[in-house]
Amino acid sequence: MIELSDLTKRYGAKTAVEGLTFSVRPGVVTGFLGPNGAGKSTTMRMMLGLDHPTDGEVRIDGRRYAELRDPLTFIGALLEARSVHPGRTAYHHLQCLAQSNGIPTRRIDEVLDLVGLTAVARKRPKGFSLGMGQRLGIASAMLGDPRILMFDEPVNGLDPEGIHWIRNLMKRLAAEGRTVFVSSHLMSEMALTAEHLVVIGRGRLLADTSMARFIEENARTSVRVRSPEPERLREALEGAGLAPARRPDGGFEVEGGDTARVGELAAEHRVTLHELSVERASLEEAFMRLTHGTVEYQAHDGGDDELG
Ligand SMILES: Nc1ncnc2c1ncn2[C@@H]1O[C@H](COP(=O)(O)OP(=O)(O)OP(=O)(O)O)[C@@H](O)[C@H]1O
Repeated sequence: MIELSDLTKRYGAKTAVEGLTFSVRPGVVTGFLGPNGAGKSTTMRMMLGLDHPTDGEVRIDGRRYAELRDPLTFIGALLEARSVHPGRTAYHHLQCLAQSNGIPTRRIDEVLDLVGLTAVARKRPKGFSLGMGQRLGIASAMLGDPRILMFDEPVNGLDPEGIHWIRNLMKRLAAEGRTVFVSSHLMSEMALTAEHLVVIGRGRLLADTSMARFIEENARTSVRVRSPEPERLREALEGAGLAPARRPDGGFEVEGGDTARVGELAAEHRVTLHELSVERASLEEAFMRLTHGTVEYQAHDGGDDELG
């Protein structure tokens, strides 16, 4: 468990993180979202003791990072900016980490096997592909077999196979009862990976809720319905106070309706249906709606009246 209380970070006049209070719980993958510059990296760095809070604190399984003996055995992290000594092989890199954290060397072979790098263990990472580099970063994070894992943009630049592998790894780690905290800008990927979400904007907490509830509360879900008798269907729906909108495929989209109500109305009016389904809003849509006012660097599409 990671607990943040009233966490604040100022850089001179700039407040990067302000009064953040939330907990990251074990057993589920928790996604960490926010527009560029929202304060995600700053927050993660403070969680790992790499930056000092101006105010407030972070507790890792009840303790401050500085109080952890052999921190890699409590919390492992894959950060965006990886640093691997250019002269060391993958094995040597892991060996140095293991030695400085009281981790037995047999664990090195285990994590190399886990991430699929056994064959290149004696090679220098500078020749590694992006995906191999990510795997080495994950091996480092897993070395101490920690109960808490943190991943900052883990799938950036990876091919579909690599993305799939990391997604399943994170889910498996959470299913083992570990705490898994992951940031990503890829909404579709996050929707497939995280069960819980923490969203920040301009350094402040905007949401701390389940993925399902976040989408439900921040985006509209509608019903998609199609019939060979569209006009009779339209009348039935409008007669009940619903506002069906025509879709290009000849069907209707009914905002604010639910499938049970639409199905029952069709049955009452003896209208045949060829399709009746829920059109779920996407995480991206929900995220955009929630964070719209907090985006720090916003491009304008030229269609609004800012010059007027
Ligand atoms: N060392 C620093 N000195 C001054 N300002 C900083 C420093 N580090 C971060 N900031 C500012 O703090 C804010 C939060 O930055 P941070 O990198 O944590 O955001 P982020 O959510 O990780 O962004 P992104 O999604 O773009 O990576 C930004 O406005 C940034 O410019």
